[in-house]
Amino acid sequence: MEHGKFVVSSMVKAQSKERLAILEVAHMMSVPMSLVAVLNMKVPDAIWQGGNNTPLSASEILAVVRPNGGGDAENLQRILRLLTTYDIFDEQLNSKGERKYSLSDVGKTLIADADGLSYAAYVLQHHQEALMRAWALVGEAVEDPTVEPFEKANGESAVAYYIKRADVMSLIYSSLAGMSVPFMREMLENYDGFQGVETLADVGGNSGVCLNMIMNKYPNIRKGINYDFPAMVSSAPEFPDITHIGGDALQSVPAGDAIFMKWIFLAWTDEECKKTLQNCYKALPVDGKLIVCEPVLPELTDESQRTRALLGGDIFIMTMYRTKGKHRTEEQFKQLGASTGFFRFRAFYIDPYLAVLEFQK
Ligand SMILES: C[S@@+](CC[C@H](N)C(=O)[O-])C[C@H]1O[C@@H](n2cnc3c(N)ncnc32)[C@H](O)[C@@H]1O
Repeated sequence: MEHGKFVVSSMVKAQSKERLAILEVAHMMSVPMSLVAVLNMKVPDAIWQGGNNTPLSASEILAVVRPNGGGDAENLQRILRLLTTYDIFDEQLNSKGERKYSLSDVGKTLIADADGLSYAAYVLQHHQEALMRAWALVGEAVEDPTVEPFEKANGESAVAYYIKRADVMSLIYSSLAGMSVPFMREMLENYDGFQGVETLADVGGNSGVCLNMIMNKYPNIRKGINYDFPAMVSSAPEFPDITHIGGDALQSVPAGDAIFMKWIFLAWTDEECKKTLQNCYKALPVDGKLIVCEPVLPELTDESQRTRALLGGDIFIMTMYRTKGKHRTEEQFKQLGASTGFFRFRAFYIDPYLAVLEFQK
């Protein structure tokens, strides 16, 4: 009898843990939408105040972001409490029950650095209205992968939608640079594969900001070619020794001693990856090197933050850009390279999100 009771109560405990886990997932949408709300209200900047990061109550934050009054402090506090559980804010609770919030180390990624860059634009870009319409249609990528959920929701592809809107394009530039620049700093500290290169082409280089960083670190690169769709390079900023060239990597890529491609294969099908790899092979000299930076999925599906971040990004790609574009494993990249003549392949895990993959002829 006692034994039976024990079995029943441990089963109930196990089930309540599972019910709690499913409730956390069911309420997950509250997290990114609350983050978007605080970013739109400029709450992180109000707390940061040039580096002070002094803990503030919700009403003190409102006094900064709404200097003419207004806003519901209790509701703001509810949002701050939730985001504290996801380590965006640190909370101090005093003996009178008052709560104050400062930015955690994760929250600090939302504050603009000396170059005006942060992850805030990345978060905001991912939750624009047009993208939110597409999220309701994720399952469509399974039912009918011929048209992207974004296109089903908005009547045109994400890129066609973006390039018509100057405000969206500027958010995209900030979002890409905000994500790319910290990675590039880390990569350039730890990877020396650009030594000896004189002409470097960045295929899918967008604004050219990554190529400019590489060339600042490696003066041996005397000529840089930033290659992207004409609409992307037409408003790109000028950088010393960098020529912007508009084109389509699926048709051809510019020649160089080495080619750099960051964060672009994920939007292509396997066939398109092969086509571009063949174009790179043709554009590179004997022993030429293609240096790729991409999210690389682990083989095993575990519950780590890294795997979750990578698989979350994979579903984003499937929903917004290409149903058959995808995040790939190291082995999948290696096979794609071998199928196009790049028999030498090395992977460097310098950063937890983007790996550096070297394909050599
Ligand atoms: C996610 S962004 C990455 C930009 C940049 N490499 C970085 O890491 O910040 C992908 C870029 O690839 C470009 N792109 C996509 N397909 C392309 C193609 N077929 N030819 C040239 N550029 C392309 C896009 O316009 C975009 O600028």
